[in-house]
Amino acid sequence: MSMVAAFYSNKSILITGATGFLGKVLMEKLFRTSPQLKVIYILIRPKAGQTLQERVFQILNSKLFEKVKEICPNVHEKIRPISADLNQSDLAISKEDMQELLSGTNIVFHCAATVRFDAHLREAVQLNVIATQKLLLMASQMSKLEAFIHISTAFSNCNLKRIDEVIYPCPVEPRKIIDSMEWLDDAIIDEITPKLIGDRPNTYTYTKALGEMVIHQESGNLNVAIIRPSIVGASWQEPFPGWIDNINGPSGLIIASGKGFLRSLRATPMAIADVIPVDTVVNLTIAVGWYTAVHRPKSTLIYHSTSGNLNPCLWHDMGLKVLAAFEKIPFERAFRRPYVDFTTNNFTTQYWNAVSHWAPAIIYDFYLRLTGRKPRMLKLMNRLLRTISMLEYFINHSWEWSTNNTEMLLSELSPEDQRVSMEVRQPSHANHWLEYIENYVLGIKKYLLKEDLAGIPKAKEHLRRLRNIHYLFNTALFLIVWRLLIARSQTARNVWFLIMTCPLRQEPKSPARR
Ligand SMILES: CCCCCCCCCCCCCCCCCCCCCCCCCC(=O)SCCNC(=O)CCNC(=O)[C@H](O)C(C)(C)COP(=O)(O)OP(=O)(O)OC[C@H]1O[C@@H](n2cnc3c(N)ncnc32)[C@H](O)[C@@H]1OP(=O)(O)O
Ligand SMILES: NC(=O)C1=CN([C@@H]2O[C@H](COP(=O)(O)OP(=O)(O)OC[C@H]3O[C@@H](n4cnc5c(N)ncnc54)[C@H](OP(=O)(O)O)[C@@H]3O)[C@@H](O)[C@H]2O)C=CC1
Repeated sequence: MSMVAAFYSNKSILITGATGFLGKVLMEKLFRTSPQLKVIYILIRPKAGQTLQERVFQILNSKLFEKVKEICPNVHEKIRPISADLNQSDLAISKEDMQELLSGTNIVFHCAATVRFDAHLREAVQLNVIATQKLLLMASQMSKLEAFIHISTAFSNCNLKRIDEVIYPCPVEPRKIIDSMEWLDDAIIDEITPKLIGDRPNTYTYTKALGEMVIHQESGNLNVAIIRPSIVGASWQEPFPGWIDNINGPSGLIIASGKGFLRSLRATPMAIADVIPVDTVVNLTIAVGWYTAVHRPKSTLIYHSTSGNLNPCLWHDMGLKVLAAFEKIPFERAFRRPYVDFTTNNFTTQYWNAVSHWAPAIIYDFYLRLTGRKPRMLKLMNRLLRTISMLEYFINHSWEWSTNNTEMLLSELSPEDQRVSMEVRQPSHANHWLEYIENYVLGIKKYLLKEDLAGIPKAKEHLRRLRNIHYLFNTALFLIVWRLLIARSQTARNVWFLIMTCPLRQEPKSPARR
């Protein structure tokens, strides 16, 4: 067992956000590599009519946990779900549970957050700032606590171009924002939100920055570290390549382009696509937990988990790789053939939206109406365009993140731990991006769209049919326009005559004529 894995044996760990994308992969890796850990407490709320137990059962029965169940057959006994709601001011944890958490917890991983870009400021502050503050307070009463690891985002300071592993001051103190949320009504909050977030694109990045500030100001004597991942994508290697289970970040747009809905995207082709595999982030998080508890750094260390600094992949290259992957792994029942153009200004964006998004949607809805069905494509297209407008900021800017602390940590690891951490950094090397993207697309097909791989030949056949329809449509359109032109314009008639007589002029060369 590696040094880091051994550290977690017999530990009691508290994870918030364990039902989320990152939290689940973190929990899986901890159980798989440190099966002797004592217990993982997870703060979890009942949701969508499911009890806590049902939610845990669903996680353990997912494909993600297959390996864990072999290595640690009693894994279900080692998960202790604690009913909690981070939206409530007291976190809604019962007295008994609180007592258990305070007396038993050794390490806290705080992953829970609202990651929605359109969250109302009050909601985002509640989850990303106030809940963090409450958890810190709770942590300060934990008698056996060794480390508190907070997951932030590399975009918390996306208003800067170069971002170091430091906490940047916020113009308005988090405490003032928290206080004002108590007495301001929603209408006033809506009004002041743009002023507060300033040159950040949304409430998410703003409140994640406030959350970091709260950690900085209120962690007292706690042993705290902050991890800032960039755009978290499907797994690179662990527990298997291509694991993904939500549509955040690039995944939703990959689906939309693979299904042929997304045909153009306002993006800066030469901007860096700073995607980082979820298992890379998790390996760093686990190593940071170990380092923070064992080495007890004097100040709060911040670790960037980014890929662009090692070997950047540009959005242009990432886009081409995604398209290449669709050739091998097409999605079923595509609306149109996958093809996406990057546009770079407002005019071309609006033009291609009209031609490639709205027009086909209107025509298809018309067809649905004609065949007695309910139109739905325009609605879907409008939602997609709204989503794109929220993500656009991140595909039109580049950032430079320093990674000194992350590099320092890697050098502190044993050779065995280093090998694990280095291996998962490989997609950052140019020739591995294609392999990563192919597995990502495959993962989306299998785990998100739940499509059967046996259906790939049929999907390819469907795309061939769409290509033929596309050629047929274009030819028909050309002939109609041309016919109309010929009827009205002498120049068009002359050009037509020239084209038609061209082969005749070459006739003397033909054997038949000689
Ligand atoms: C030159 C030629 C080259 C050739 C090129 C060829 C190119 C060819 C290939 C092209 C592909 C290449 C990839 C490029 C990717 C770039 C991505 C950059 C991402 C950057 C992320 C930055 C991460 C920052 C990191 C962090 O730190 S944070 C973690 C990330 N956080 C998020 O990513 C939350 C976002 N989301 C929301 O904020 C909410 O989703 C909300 C959007 C408000 C909607 O909200 P709403 O509409 O109310 O409701 P929903 O229920 O959410 O969704 C309602 C409906 O929208 C849909 N939908 C939700 N989402 C997404 C989504 N993503 N993408 C798509 N659809 C989505 C959902 O399918 C549902 O459709 P339906 O099922 O109803 O039909
Ligand atoms: N995904 C990404 O690209 C990136 C993510 N991050 C950060 O990583 C962390 C994890 O993100 P990710 O896993 O992608 O996000 P998810 O949206 O997948 O997960 C969010 C988690 O928070 C929990 N949560 C939300 N609201 C509450 C609440 N009121 N009470 C209790 N739990 C709640 C969710 O629980 P429930 O299932 O009940 O909703 C879920 O477990 C976040 O801090 C995010 O900021 C940073 C950079 C990029």
